[in-house]
Amino acid sequence: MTISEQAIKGKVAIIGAGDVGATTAYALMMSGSVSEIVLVDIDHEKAEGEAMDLRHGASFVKPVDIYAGDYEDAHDADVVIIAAGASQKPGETRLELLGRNVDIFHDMIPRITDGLADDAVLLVVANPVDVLSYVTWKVSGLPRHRVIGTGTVLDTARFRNVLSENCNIDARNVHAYVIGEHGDGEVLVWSATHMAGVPFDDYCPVCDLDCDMQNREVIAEEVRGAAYEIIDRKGATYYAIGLATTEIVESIIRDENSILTVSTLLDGQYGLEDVYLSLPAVVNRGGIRRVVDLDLDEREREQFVESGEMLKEEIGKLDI
Ligand SMILES: NC(=O)C1=CN([C@@H]2O[C@H](COP(=O)(O)OP(=O)(O)OC[C@H]3O[C@@H](n4cnc5c(N)ncnc54)[C@H](O)[C@@H]3O)[C@@H](O)[C@H]2O)C=CC1
Ligand SMILES: CC(=O)C(=O)O
Repeated sequence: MTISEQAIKGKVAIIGAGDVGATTAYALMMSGSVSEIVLVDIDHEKAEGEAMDLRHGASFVKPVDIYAGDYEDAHDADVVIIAAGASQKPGETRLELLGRNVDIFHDMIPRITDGLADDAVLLVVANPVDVLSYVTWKVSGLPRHRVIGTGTVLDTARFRNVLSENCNIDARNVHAYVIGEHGDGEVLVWSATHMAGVPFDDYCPVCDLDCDMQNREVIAEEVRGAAYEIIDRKGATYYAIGLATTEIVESIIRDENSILTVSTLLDGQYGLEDVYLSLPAVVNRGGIRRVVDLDLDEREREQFVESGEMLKEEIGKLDI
């Protein structure tokens, strides 16, 4: 294979060039894993400004073409990231954004999908991400495996970070998942948490640290409340979600078959269907390859089902 044949090929369209969209573009540009990024925003000048700023870093990264465009420029993308819409004000929940963002999605999704490549994957980031992923799937008419939400990939990273700091273990050796709703009902799966293969319940009693965070609820609150704490201080979250989104995009474009806690349409898991929620899933060039079943304990299962039923109720109120 020649060097030019080996060159990275992969086009990503980012709809919404605000804090999350622009930061994701930056993370993707730094990753060197895509060859083309188009930024689309209702505020075209903002998209142009972000694209110019990013392009000026061209000499520091692997070749990548970055520009501001329109919905038509998203049609030949491999992945379309949807980060457009209202974001939370301090104290506001993700679900409180629903009314405003559903209207935006009704207008935006057909513009993205009319003429979209057959194998493109839609990746929803805007909140509330689980319900908006469902809306995207419904309005687009695309197969379920090609419509994904970033779900709890960010919360899983936060959980691993908090555990890593608490236990003084490299986050790469902390294996832990957050599943369910990306929101107040998210579920930390303690029963599947382990340190390099040692179940957390066995690791904790023999740990060499004098731990002042034995209470799992304290850790859970830190993870669950992370976005509120950041938004109170700086108005928005964008660095970690930019990296989480990049991780998912890479798994799609590079056909990695990575297992990520993305939001996906359930079809009977834990008795739930017709709702988007996060579970570990194998992600590759086709989108979702399969969902991996976790052996949840009774409390985790109850929490998961409860948040799924609550989201189904929210979906039921929508005119889609
Ligand atoms: N899933 C997750 O883990 C996370 C999700 N978010 C969500 O991402 C979304 C974006 O957040 P930010 O970037 O901070 O907001 P932002 O306000 O900085 O950017 C939103 C952008 O969307 C654009 N926009 C609005 N309507 C549009 C339309 N019809 N077509 C194209 N562009 C449109 C706006 O002009 C703006 O540039 C929010 O819903 C936020 O809650 C944020 C962080 C993490
Ligand atoms: C804003 C948001 O959803 C987060 O940072 O988790």
